[in-house]
Amino acid sequence: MLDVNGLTLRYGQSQVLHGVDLVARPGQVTALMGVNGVGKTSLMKAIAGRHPFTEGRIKLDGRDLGHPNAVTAARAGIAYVPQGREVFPLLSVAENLETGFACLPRGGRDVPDRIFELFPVLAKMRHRRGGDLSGGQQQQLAIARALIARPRVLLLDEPTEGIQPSIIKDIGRVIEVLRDEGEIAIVLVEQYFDFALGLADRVTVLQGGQVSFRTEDVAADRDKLAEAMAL
Ligand SMILES: Nc1ncnc2c1ncn2[C@@H]1O[C@H](COP(=O)(O)OP(=O)(O)OP(=O)(O)O)[C@@H](O)[C@H]1O
Repeated sequence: MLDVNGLTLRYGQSQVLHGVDLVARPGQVTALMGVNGVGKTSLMKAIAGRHPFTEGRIKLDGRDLGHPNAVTAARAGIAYVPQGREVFPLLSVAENLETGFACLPRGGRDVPDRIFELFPVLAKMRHRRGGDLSGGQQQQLAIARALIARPRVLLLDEPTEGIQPSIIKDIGRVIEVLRDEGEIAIVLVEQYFDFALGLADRVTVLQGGQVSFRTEDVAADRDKLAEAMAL
């Protein structure tokens, strides 16, 4: 279980997170929602060790991760699929996937067949350059690459952004499969309300860098969520 407690984060003089709590359990999708600029990506970056936080704690299965950097967070089992995907445009699909090995011991460096079962399109495009893929295919590649390290927590930052509906459905199905396997805690940052609520077991809403609403009964609280999201 990922347990984030009282997280505070600044960019220089500007404080953007004010004591944020977030819990994500294996076998569940935790949606992190809120309008633009409320601090969702900043929270993901802090958990993934991509930006330092000033106060608070991040625990994984009861173990305090301290102040992780990108490598120690990845080694602890936290995988991050950033907004914008960060696919290497000049590397092939296979080479992009191989970059996911970086934090693994030498023995475990194979691309499991399972990755291509989840994302058949990547098998077909194995030798294409990352930069030649569509936005949706790049998103699938970024998620696949994150799964290579067999993470315990998968942080997905706006995976539907700028992607065509048929691929959004494919990505939703993969998230469901991963959730139903029960091994990974998925945190989904999402502004696409119906997509997020269709998948979420629990929702945390941020407003101005603070938690403004949270629920574990998404269906019953749909109206309250829409209100909290100012829809
Ligand atoms: N590198 C940075 N330096 C300074 N300020 C930043 C930086 N990154 C983000 N911010 C500011 O921090 C606040 C939170 O940004 P963040 O990207 O975390 O929000 P968000 O909820 O993910 O927004 P969006 O939905 O637009 O991605 C915003 O006011 C943003 O302008």
